[in-house]
Amino acid sequence: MEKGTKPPARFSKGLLQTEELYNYVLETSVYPREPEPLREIRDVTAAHPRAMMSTAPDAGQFMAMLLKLVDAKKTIEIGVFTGYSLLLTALAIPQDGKIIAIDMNREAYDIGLPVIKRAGVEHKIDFIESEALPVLDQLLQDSRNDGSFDFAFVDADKVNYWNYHERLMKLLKVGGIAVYDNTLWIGSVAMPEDETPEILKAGRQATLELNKLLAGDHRVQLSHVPLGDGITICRRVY
Ligand SMILES: C[S@@+](CC[C@H](N)C(=O)[O-])C[C@H]1O[C@@H](n2cnc3c(N)ncnc32)[C@H](O)[C@@H]1O
Ligand SMILES: O=c1cc(-c2ccc(O)cc2)oc2c(O)c(O)ccc12
Repeated sequence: MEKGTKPPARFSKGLLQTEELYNYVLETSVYPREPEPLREIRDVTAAHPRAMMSTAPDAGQFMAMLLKLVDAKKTIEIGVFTGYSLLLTALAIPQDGKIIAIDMNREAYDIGLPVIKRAGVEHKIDFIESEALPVLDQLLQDSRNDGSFDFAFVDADKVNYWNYHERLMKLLKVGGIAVYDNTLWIGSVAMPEDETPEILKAGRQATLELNKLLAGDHRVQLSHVPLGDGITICRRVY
């Protein structure tokens, strides 16, 4: 591929061998079990010019499983957009569960909010319109937040993932889970630098560095899962 050209259509949300195989997984195992409000939020997001930023439904289904497995009650999300991952989290946690949801731009959240309200889970969400780092630093000012979160989902600016990770390692309880999205960055992590489309280069570099740092971080048990655009699950072990 020529340098700087548009990625071909095969760089879709899924990283499976073919688009057909990915669609097979979606049609067979994901869409039939997707809660109605999540389908609705996908529908209202579809017209957005950046709709491709939504969490992939197959990755979302896996996250809902993780949330249930750790019995998550207190969670944090960095990068909300229209709220697909936020809504799946809100649906998975109990009635008295809480999500601190951070996004520097509220505009997209307002598109998904009516669906979240109709689903009856808005009371679980504390949406904060802000850059994420200062919010995490503010949470860390209050020692009651140390080791208090069960689950974190990070799906925002790739260059700050390691900064988020350092803070989340203090906020998560031992046994708590952080999930990082886009850790294969549309397959670009395995492309030679000079064949990588210009548009992917900055994210590719940040993701390569993050993946190396996470692999060497013995505070966590790790699993790098090729679902959606790649998700890395980190369980705090001490
Ligand atoms: C990939 S989208 C999130 C998708 C979302 N998880 C979903 O399922 O629809 C990334 C979001 O991160 C937000 N964002 C980017 N940089 C940020 C930052 N430094 N602090 C907070 N939010 C940020 C953007 O405004 C955008 O809405
Ligand atoms: O195409 C994208 C872009 C992003 C993105 C870019 C810059 C930021 O500061 C935040 C997010 O995120 C994406 C994403 O999470 C995804 O699953 C698919 C595509 C993109």
